[in-house]
Amino acid sequence: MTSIDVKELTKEFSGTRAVDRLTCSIEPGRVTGFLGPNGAGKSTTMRLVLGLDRPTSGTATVGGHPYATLREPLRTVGTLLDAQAAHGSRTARDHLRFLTVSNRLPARRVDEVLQNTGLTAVAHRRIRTFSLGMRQRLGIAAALLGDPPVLMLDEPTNGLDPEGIIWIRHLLRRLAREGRTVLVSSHLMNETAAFADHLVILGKGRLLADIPKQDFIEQHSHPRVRVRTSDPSRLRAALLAQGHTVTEEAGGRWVVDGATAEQIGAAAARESIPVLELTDERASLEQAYLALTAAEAEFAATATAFPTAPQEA
Ligand SMILES: Nc1ncnc2c1ncn2[C@@H]1O[C@H](COP(=O)(O)OP(=O)(O)OP(=O)(O)O)[C@@H](O)[C@H]1O
Repeated sequence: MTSIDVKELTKEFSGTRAVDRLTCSIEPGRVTGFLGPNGAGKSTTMRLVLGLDRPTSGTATVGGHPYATLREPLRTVGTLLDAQAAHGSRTARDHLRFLTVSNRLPARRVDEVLQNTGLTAVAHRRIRTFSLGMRQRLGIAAALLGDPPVLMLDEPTNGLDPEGIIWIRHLLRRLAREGRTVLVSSHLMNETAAFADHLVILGKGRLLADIPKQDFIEQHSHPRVRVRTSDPSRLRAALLAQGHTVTEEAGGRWVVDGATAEQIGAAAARESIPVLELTDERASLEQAYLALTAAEAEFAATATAFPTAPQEA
């Protein structure tokens, strides 16, 4: 099995420490969401793993070897770093053919990956006519060409339409189920929560969390219950008497902080108070992520990029 191992990895660019003594392992068989606000060091870390930049100190290996020493890198690591990188005057098929020839991969892979990424019908079109979403798909097709055990994708949902986003979620999950190591960077928590099993979170180049997604949700989100009743004054009195903190919302709804639907349902039943609606809610994963990265965000403006509306984690 092929993991990505980063040890005490540091990269400085004239005064900026983009990656700061980062140590983590990206394991096979799961999708790891690589998260952090803009400028946190995600792309730099990926570039260091791929040997595109030299670390100031520390090491990065794939399956125990530095990327630069891999004999057939495309058969080991598939990457999507910059979807604009493909040559615009080539057709999609020619671009992929060129990659198979230069990397000594079987020619049949071209049609397989075109099929896999939904590009068969546009394979003869020049890349310059492609939308950003189609370029992303082509970048993913190229990453899959060598059928590699490791995939590293930088913001792969960039430019994809809702159908494309759902497609990529399924693809990532399938690749992980096949036992591959899948590392996907994003600065969008909602999106990452939809496909990741595990999270590695960076802030200012440093590791803030390396944790299963479910544990992160449980540790960082706060339970609360939304309840609606036809007898609000009695419900409020009953909940206050039991020490709950309640807040009234529009539409006759009440929010009870730090409680579960089971507790509130039981409390209402004991007092024979009719309940019309009862929902468990958790503060969103996104809010937990914001709290974690807020102090570390390089740009204050980043906060505006993360809407804080409640969502399903
Ligand atoms: N070639 C470079 N020269 C100088 N500084 C750089 C270079 N590449 C990255 N940096 C700096 O390193 C820091 C980390 O950047 P990086 O692109 O790795 O972050 P990121 O987490 O990928 O951000 P984003 O989500 O915006 O892509 C930033 O402060 C960035 O300005």
